[in-house]
Amino acid sequence: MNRDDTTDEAPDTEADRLVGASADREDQAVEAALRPKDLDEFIGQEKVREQLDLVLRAARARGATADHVLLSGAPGLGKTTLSMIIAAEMEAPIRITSGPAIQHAGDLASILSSLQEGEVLFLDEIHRMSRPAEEMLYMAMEDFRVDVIVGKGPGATAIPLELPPFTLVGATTRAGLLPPPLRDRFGFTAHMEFYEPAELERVVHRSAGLLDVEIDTAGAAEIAGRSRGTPRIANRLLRRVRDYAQVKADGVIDREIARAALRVYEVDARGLDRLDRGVLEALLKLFGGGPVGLSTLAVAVGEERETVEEVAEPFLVREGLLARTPRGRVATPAAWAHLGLTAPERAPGGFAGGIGQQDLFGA
Ligand SMILES: Nc1ncnc2c1ncn2[C@@H]1O[C@H](COP(=O)(O)OP(=O)(O)OP(=O)(O)O)[C@@H](O)[C@H]1O
Repeated sequence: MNRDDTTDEAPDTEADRLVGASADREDQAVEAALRPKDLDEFIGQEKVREQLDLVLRAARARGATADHVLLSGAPGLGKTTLSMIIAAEMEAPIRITSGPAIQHAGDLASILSSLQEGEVLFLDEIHRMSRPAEEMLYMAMEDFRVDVIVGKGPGATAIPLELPPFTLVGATTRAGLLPPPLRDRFGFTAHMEFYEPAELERVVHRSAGLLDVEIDTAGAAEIAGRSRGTPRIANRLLRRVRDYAQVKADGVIDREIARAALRVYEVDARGLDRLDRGVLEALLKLFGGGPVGLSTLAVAVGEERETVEEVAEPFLVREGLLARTPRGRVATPAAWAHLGLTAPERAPGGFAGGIGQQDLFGA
């Protein structure tokens, strides 16, 4: 790979990437059609499904509103989908909002006061709510009541407002950032894990069926293996491979078509894209595998520090290809193997004696 290309064209943000986990505009447009509608259709996350099923069944049997639910996990793992399933299973309407949209306690008060009995309120990115709104939420969750402040200064008065019972479904990518009083008010907390390749294969098959795309088992496995444990990425790669299959072949996706398509889109056999590989290549070829400081590494790849640290590194660390150490970034033996290079024999910091580039795209 030509590093200059990486410098000029590599995406700057997670949202620009084909393998980014956040939803882009196209995802938002098509995801509604691909969302599982009930717990039976929801693939994987067996423990979460089993536990949630019990919580919801018990609430239904009691004729009560379900307990508040906190869903934590990385973007694209199905938190919004699960919140919709909770509403569907409870035969309740759902209102969707997010922490950043609620900056004032008044914003929250107006949403809460317009909820119907039993309604599900989905609050995405709940860790990004303002502090006054958060404090109002404590009382609403526990007592189904809020104090609406009328007036300003010494003349301000608090008017208590009763709320109908509702179910709050909070979603966060960072459960650790939630203040304990908020976390404690959820009756059920579920942590969503990255999906296994076999589960993503089922996601790909299911979505292909809904999109009316013909795909065989090997083609689905190929896409699943490059989807970074994330259904949203699996669905996005499926759409890109479908495009390729339509234009270059007869529309049917098999292993060869999936590989050829993902080679065009530069997503390799482990789900790394150009940015990821640029970082790894610089680390291995220029710095002998490290340790090297983040700033130096970023300059070498021609990216901002933040892009390397926040966009590329999390997946490389998760995959066991790169380690962050107090002395700097270090490549693991798996990184050398992945790029088909041989680690230098001498002490770290020397130049790598690289031999032959392996075919990362699995031709
Ligand atoms: N278990 C699953 N089975 C099948 N499809 C799934 C599953 N989980 C997620 N998906 C699909 O992945 C896409 C993304 O899911 P969803 O929007 O629920 O993720 P999210 O965790 O809420 O993401 P974000 O944190 O960005 O809001 C949806 O189109 C959905 O169809």
